[in-house]
Amino acid sequence: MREHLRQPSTLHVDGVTVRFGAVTALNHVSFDVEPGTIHAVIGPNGAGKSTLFNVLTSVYRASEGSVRYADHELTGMRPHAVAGLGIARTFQNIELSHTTVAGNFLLGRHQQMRQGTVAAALRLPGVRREEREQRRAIEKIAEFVGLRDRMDVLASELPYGDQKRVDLGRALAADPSVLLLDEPVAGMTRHERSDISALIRRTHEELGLTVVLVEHDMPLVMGLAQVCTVLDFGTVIATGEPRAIRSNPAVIEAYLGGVPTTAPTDKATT
Ligand SMILES: Nc1ncnc2c1ncn2[C@@H]1O[C@H](COP(=O)(O)OP(=O)(O)OP(=O)(O)O)[C@@H](O)[C@H]1O
Repeated sequence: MREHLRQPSTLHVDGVTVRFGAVTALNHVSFDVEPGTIHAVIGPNGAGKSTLFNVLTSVYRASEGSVRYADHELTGMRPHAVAGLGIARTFQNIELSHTTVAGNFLLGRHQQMRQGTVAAALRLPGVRREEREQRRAIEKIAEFVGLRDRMDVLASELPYGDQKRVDLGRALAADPSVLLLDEPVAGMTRHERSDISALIRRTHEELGLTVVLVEHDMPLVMGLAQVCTVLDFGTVIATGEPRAIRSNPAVIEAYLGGVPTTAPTDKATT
C-alpha cells in the first residue's frame, strides 16, 4: 500500500473554491501538477496562494471542488492522512519543535516508525534495530540538507537560513513523493537564497520529488519551475512554462496593478 502511494502520481486540483464569509479566496481553481515537475504557484499579495496550500494539505476544506492524488480525494481528509499519502510541506513561518536538529528530523519521520511506544519503553531488540535504521536515515537527510555537523544543536539556536534547512529536512524525513514549499526563501540573504535554490533543485533531480512551490522571489521561480500557475484575486489567470508566463499580458497586468517589484522578469539567480 505504502509503496503504491510512493509511485509518482498527478495531483489534480479541480474547481476548488474557498470562501471566507464574503471573501472568495479561491474561485474555481483548476490545474494539474504532473509527477516529477517543479510547479510554481505565483501571484500578487492576497491572490490566494496560502489558502491553496492549506487546501492541498487539508488544513482548509474547500467550499466546492476537489483535490485528488493517487486515486484519493484529499478534500475532507485529516491533514496527517494527507501527509500519510506522501505529501509533505514546509512552512512560510518556520514551525520547528523545541529540540535538536536530529529531533526535528525524527519527528518528521515519526510516521515511518513501525514499532509502538510500549515496545519502545521495553527496549525490545526490534526497537533498537529500528532506532539504528532511523538514525541512519536522518543522518542521510542531515547530509543532504547540509546540516550533518549540526545534528545535536538546538534548532532554535541556528541562524535563520539553517532553520529553513531544518524545516526542509523535517519534511523530507517523512519520505514524501510531493513536497509543498511555502515561500522557502522568504527573509533570506541573497547568498542563502542561492543555496536553498540549489537544494530545491537537488531535491527534484536527485530524490525525484514533485515540488509545488509558492514563492515571491521571481528570479528563483523562473530559474527553477517547469510550470507556473498564476493566481490573481483567487482566479487562475495563466498556467504554463515560465517563458510564456513572463510575456503573458494578463500576468503582467496583474503584477503591474499590484506589486511591480515582484513582477516576473528574465533574470534568474539560479
Ligand atoms: N482565514 C481567513 N479569513 C478570512 N479571510 C482570509 C483568510 N485567509 C485568507 N483570507 C483572505 O483570502 C484572500 C487570499 O489570501 P491568501 O493569504 O491565500 O493570499 P496569498 O496569495 O497567500 O497572499 P500573500 O502573498 O500576501 O501571502 C485574501 O483576501 C485574504 O485576506
